[in-house]
Amino acid sequence: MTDSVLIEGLAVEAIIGVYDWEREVSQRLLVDLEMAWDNRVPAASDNVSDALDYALVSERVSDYLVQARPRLLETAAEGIADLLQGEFGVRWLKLALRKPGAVPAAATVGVKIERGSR
Ligand SMILES: Nc1nc2c(c(=O)[nH]1)N=C([C@H](O)[C@@H](O)CO)CN2
Repeated sequence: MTDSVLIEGLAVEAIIGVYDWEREVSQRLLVDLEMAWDNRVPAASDNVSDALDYALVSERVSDYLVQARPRLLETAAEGIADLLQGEFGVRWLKLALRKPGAVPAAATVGVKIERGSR
């Protein structure tokens, strides 16, 4: 099964970072997600309750990032993967988490993970 649901460029303002000053201000994070899902089921029913609802997932991921206040991008990425697998039943996902303001000389920096199996 190779179907997916996508979320690209989800922008979240959250407290994240290892330095003292980063614990005081919100910084922009960008989330890209590819999540395995059998899209034939919602296609047949035309019912969003059979779909992996990208609006609900976007809201949950944003809330998580705001509340978790992690130091590392790696910690945040792992937390998002856990909640997608545990709460939404996503079997496989690929996630990129970017922090575009972190290194001024770089266009962006970030981490990428892949969890689960299709
Ligand atoms: N691999 C990582 N390296 C760094 C991270 C991170 O989350 N993962 N974080 C920082 C600082 O918080 C940085 O963003 C401040 O500019 C440094 N390296």
